[in-house]
Amino acid sequence: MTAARMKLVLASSNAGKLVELRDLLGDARIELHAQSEFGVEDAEETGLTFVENALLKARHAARATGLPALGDDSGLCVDALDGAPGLYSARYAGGHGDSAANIAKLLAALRDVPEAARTARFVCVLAVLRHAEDPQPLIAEGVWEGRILDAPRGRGGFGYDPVFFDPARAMGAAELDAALKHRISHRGIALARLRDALLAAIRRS
Ligand SMILES: O=P(O)(O)OP(=O)(O)OP(=O)(O)OC[C@H]1O[C@@H](n2cnc3c(O)ncnc32)[C@H](O)[C@@H]1O
Ligand SMILES: [Mg+2]
Repeated sequence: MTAARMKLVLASSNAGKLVELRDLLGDARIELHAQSEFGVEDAEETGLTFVENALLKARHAARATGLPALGDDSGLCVDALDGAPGLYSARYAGGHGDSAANIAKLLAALRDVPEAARTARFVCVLAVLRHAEDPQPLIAEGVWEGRILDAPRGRGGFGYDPVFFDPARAMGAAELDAALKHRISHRGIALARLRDALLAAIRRS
């Protein structure tokens, strides 16, 4: 008997997320497809929480494709900035998805903040909708605690990784081996929490 394979659409235009989530899923029963493969444009991120935006993204992609969809809404919350850039991490410097400008703005905002007060966390909410009207989405959150460096470090990862420091490993996020980042990151934790429910949903479908 061959196990059923499930097509899942990633409701994101972020190439870094696609690479990480494909790696993290690593399951022959799930084929993760970028929404761009189906010509799906970005959803409007009008929610006031990560959960709302993850659902908005997944619903938009599920509606456009007729397939189950996974939304990922994530961001970096910095204590000295009262949680900013937070929900608006991708748009922090105005344009969308310009990591260099976002990082420059963040470092400038924290210029006079000493190391001990540079605490921050990455947050990731993942939401799976089996179809656009699914009233019972699978939702999971992951958090990764760290601090903001005073200059970029390392070449791995994406987004804000070059300025995020993991005190538990005494390394920058962009210096970590990809497999290690996946194990400890906000996204890795969220996916681990979602995984069993996702596989159970496949078995039922
Ligand atoms: O909305 P989609 O299309 O999924 O792509 P996006 O890049 O706009 O994604 P978000 O709206 O969720 O914004 C997340 C922001 O947080 C950053 N981010 C999320 N996860 C990250 C990670 O693991 N490492 C570094 N930066 C991350 C990312 O670069 C964005 O600036
Ligand atoms: Mg976005």
